[in-house]
Amino acid sequence: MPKTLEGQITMEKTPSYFVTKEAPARIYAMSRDTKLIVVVRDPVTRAISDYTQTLSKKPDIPTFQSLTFKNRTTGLIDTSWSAVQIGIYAKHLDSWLQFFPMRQILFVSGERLISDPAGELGRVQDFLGLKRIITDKHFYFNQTKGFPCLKKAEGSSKPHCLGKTKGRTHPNIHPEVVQRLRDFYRPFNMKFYQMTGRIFGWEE
Ligand SMILES: Nc1ncnc2c1ncn2[C@@H]1O[C@H](COP(=O)(O)OS(=O)(=O)O)[C@@H](OP(=O)(O)O)[C@H]1O
Repeated sequence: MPKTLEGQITMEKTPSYFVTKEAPARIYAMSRDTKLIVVVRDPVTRAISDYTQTLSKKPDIPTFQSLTFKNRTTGLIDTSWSAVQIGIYAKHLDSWLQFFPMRQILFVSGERLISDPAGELGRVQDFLGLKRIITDKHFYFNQTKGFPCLKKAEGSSKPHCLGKTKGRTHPNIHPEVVQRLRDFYRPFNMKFYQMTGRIFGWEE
């Protein structure tokens, strides 16, 4: 990481850090003051989104259902499948809390990032000790894309939406499979709400 000068913030984004066992110790060794920001969404939708992304690159992979279960008859979930494993947020957070206090970690709601991007970014700016520069007036909802977009891209007068790889249509998953996953995640989600002090509302 480059050295940060007075008045600067150095940022780096790597989604896999949150679920990488060695990452907390390594980051702590580099700089124990590091602030950590993690975007989390309903782990069931996250798993389907993860699968959709893989499917777009490898169309021949097995169905979502066959990857989810170790045993379809007993309904035993395959927790070694990364799409399932990553959504056990409470477990991953435990590893980070061995090194960093909760006050240095911010969890951003992926759902609110879509329904209220300015509100969620308000929390990010506060967490980073920044003035709330980014507000509602920077976003508009793009009906075609189905997501909020920036009114102006940086250095341009044109609006900017995220690319085609964000917001892919998810395949239909059998409601029973979804329900089984919901049941699987419920206790982990409850633990995660307790740990973070925020109810993300994934059970509704
Ligand atoms: N503004 C806006 N525009 C488009 N997409 C948005 C936006 N805000 C959040 N999202 C959600 O971002 C999801 C993809 O992000 P990822 O973190 O999975 O991307 S990646 O892993 O870094 O490729 C993507 O998930 P999918 O819908 O499953 O594709 C979106 O739901």
